[in-house]
Amino acid sequence: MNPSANLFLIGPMGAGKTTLGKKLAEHYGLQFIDLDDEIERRCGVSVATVFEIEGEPGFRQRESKCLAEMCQLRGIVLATGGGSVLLPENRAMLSAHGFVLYLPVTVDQQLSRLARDRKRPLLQAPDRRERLTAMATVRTPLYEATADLRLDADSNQIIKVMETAVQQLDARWQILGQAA
Ligand SMILES: Nc1ncnc2c1ncn2[C@@H]1O[C@H](COP(=O)(O)OP(=O)(O)OP(=O)(O)O)[C@@H](O)[C@H]1O
Ligand SMILES: O=C(O)C1=C[C@@H](O)[C@@H](O)[C@H](O)C1
Ligand SMILES: [Mg+2]
Repeated sequence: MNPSANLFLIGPMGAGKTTLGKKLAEHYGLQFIDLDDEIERRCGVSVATVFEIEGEPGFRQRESKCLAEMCQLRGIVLATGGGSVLLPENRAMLSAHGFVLYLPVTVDQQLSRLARDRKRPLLQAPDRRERLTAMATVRTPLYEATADLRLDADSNQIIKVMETAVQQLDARWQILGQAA
């Protein structure tokens, strides 16, 4: 793999961006970075604490600044946050600096995968299904518009999703001239 290529994973909470991103980085010999972890490292507190203190607008500002810095790097697989596509400037950055892979997920899959999650602030709602559905209505068109490739691998087995991702990336990423 071309060591200067960047792969950006986008998609909703629980889509598997972090899980698959780590595996893809290892497979292609690239560096894995998780945007949420990077924000936490810089702030010295959790994403949830940033939301508590600064609200969602404060978090979005930090997220955008951190994303801009990550876009200056080369040879990375970046698992973005679920809301990273909300700001138009973020969508432009993603498109300009790497190949954007969208991992779709159904609300039912999210509910089951994140059933035990207590740390994602936007999931702390009385009705999680309603919250996730409302988020999907706003965000799905943004994921679709930003993606270079939508990963169609509707499996609950990560190993199968990984196989499909590599097949589809090997076909498409090279055509776009970013892979060796
Ligand atoms: N294809 C899959 N099938 C079954 N479980 C999965 C799959 N992908 C991820 N998971 C599980 O779902 C949970 C959430 O996955 P992960 O943290 O990778 O999602 P994410 O897209 O990074 O979410 P966030 O945007 O909140 O960071 C994890 O427990 C992970 O093991
Ligand atoms: O979907 C979202 O808006 C979020 C997803 C997480 O990755 C974090 O970035 C944060 O919890 C917000
Ligand atoms: Mg993640």
